[in-house]
Amino acid sequence: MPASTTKNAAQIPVIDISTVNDRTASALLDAAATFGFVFVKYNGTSITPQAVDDMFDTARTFFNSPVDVKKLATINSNSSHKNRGWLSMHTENLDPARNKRGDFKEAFNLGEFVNGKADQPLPPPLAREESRIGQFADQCHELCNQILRLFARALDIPRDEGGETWFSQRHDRSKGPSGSVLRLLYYPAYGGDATSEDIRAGAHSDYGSITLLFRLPGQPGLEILTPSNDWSAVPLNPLNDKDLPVLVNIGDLLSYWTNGLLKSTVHRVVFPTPSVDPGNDAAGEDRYSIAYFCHPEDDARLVPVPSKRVQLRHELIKREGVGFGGGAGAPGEDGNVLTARGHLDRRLKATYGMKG
Ligand SMILES: O=C(O)CCC(=O)C(=O)O
Ligand SMILES: [Fe+2]
Repeated sequence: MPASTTKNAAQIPVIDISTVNDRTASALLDAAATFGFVFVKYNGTSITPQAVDDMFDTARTFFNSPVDVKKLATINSNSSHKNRGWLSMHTENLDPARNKRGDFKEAFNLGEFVNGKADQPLPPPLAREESRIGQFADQCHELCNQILRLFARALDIPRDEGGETWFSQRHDRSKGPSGSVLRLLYYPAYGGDATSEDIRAGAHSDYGSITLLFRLPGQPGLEILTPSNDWSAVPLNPLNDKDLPVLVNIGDLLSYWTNGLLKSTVHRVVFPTPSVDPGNDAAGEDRYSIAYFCHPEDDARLVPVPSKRVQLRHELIKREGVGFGGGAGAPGEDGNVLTARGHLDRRLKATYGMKG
């Protein structure tokens, strides 16, 4: 874990994907291979700033509801492994090796929608917005597939192996269930029984293919672990765009598929202090974010993609033991090819403290 803590802002590039060409594709791939994180301007995609604002309004209404309302849809992952519903404060512990108590946050996980209907119980504040939420999840999935096509293009996957559609074929939701989750997140202001040991989200890598992260102006706190093992703050709006670009990060599965060429970078959310963000003691304020964790169909096999660049990494992995993010372990270490579902179940077990 990090030897020191620095709060320099990470120099993560901002990429406009409205023009689809080789330059856009390779800029995206380079950012993902260097930082594991990249900002994407979503103008020209199916996601609108209004849709993002509406989702944040829905999230605020839900998290400000009485606990009895939220309890109507408590997460039931221990018995069903479904990873859906409301997680109360401290339920999830993203870094159990380091933190005794779970994360200082609440969340609501929405799994896949079937014909516009959630496949899980929704409490009234979310049920009222069911179709809008379903549409937003669809739009997020579409944006992920757009990004995945650009990665495949930059990796120069041969056409007879699937070419640009190598990843998106595996993220076709009509083919079967997947672990994709739209997650609303609420980090209450520092207070109550909080101690200096508490963290808003413990250090972790994400479990899926890619994650879209929507944040709000004036609500910092996300940090990434840099290759030099320091924590670096992720800015909210590096180019001061009218609308915040969406932050995209690589999850464990893309790291597996590319022999670690694309980085599943470890990140965390801290309470900001004036030293992180001078003049802004946002620790005294609530923070909201929305994440879309994009996963392939459950049966997708985590084998290296047919790309020369990825093949070249094979030797490097053998020599240097290139990591795959937050302790996921190498695929197939027990001699079997891991599937997307196998990996997800393994990670959820650790996160929720499930035994056996
Ligand atoms: O809220 C954030 O900024 C990040 C959340 C996150 O990393 C996660 O839920 O996996
Ligand atoms: Fe994350």
